[in-house]
Amino acid sequence: MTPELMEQGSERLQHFSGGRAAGYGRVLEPGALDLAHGRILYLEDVNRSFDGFKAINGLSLDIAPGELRCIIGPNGAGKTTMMDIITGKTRPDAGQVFFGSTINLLRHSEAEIAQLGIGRKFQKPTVFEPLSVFENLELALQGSRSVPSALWHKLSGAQRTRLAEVLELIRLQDEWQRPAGLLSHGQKQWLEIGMLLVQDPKLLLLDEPVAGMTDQETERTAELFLSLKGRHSLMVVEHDMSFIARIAETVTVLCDGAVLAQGTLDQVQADERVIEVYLGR
Ligand SMILES: Nc1ncnc2c1ncn2[C@@H]1O[C@H](COP(=O)(O)OP(=O)(O)OP(=O)(O)O)[C@@H](O)[C@H]1O
Repeated sequence: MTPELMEQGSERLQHFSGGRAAGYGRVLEPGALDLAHGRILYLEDVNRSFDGFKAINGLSLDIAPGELRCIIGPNGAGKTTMMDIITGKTRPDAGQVFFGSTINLLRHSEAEIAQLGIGRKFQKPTVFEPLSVFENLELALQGSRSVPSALWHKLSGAQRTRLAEVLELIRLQDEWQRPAGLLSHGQKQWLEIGMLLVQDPKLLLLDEPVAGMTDQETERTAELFLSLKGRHSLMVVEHDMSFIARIAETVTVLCDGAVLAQGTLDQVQADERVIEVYLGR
């Protein structure tokens, strides 16, 4: 990394973390995330082909700690493939993918990447429908796949506090005893986000989180995401432009597997190339 990039990163870190300056000389705990360069996620010149078709084609992108980044782009632009690469589900043919400045994600398995603090929410909610809201959160907290063992496990005071905090954040505190199967579509989506939040991920990847939601649920989701940024970094892929307008700071437009444009929503909406390929005339 060049001195200019380090300086730029330090400024971004201060911006997104409310004034905390980067310290180049400090000692990191083993396994801790190094954010001194102001980047929690860093992709450089990433490529991935499927049967000769370049789904990701020279993709470079970075996200600052605490940032809420919106990703838009036409169908087939490579948004899902990019998330698959970040989370270790798909391996790139070439390029670099770093979490902080020292963790090379390409050396880690999908399970390890989740453990490192990258949580992903797929479009379709996958909550355990017969279990209550609370039990779903409890399961996620234990990180257990075995329902009986997780439910018999006694929660610590700190764990109970975290569950209560998350229930309030996702606005399901009055529904905690309800079977998840009886929740509305929007509430199921929030529960699934809550199941990620109990593990306190550093980076959250959210794929079309408001698809199928009512206007009121969409607004509540915008409030939720705005309240999460700062403590977490978020990467949100969405086609709903009014939702993007509600939450956006920086918007990245992907097309043909690479970044076509990046800037404020106004900037990208005024970009002729973006209008051509995505927003329409
Ligand atoms: N496993 C795969 N095998 C073959 N082609 C694939 C595979 N995964 C993705 N592709 C192709 O790569 C391109 C990018 O797909 P991707 O799903 O990443 O786009 P996207 O931007 O997420 O689109 P959408 O907005 O429709 O979800 C598409 O042309 C898709 O058909």
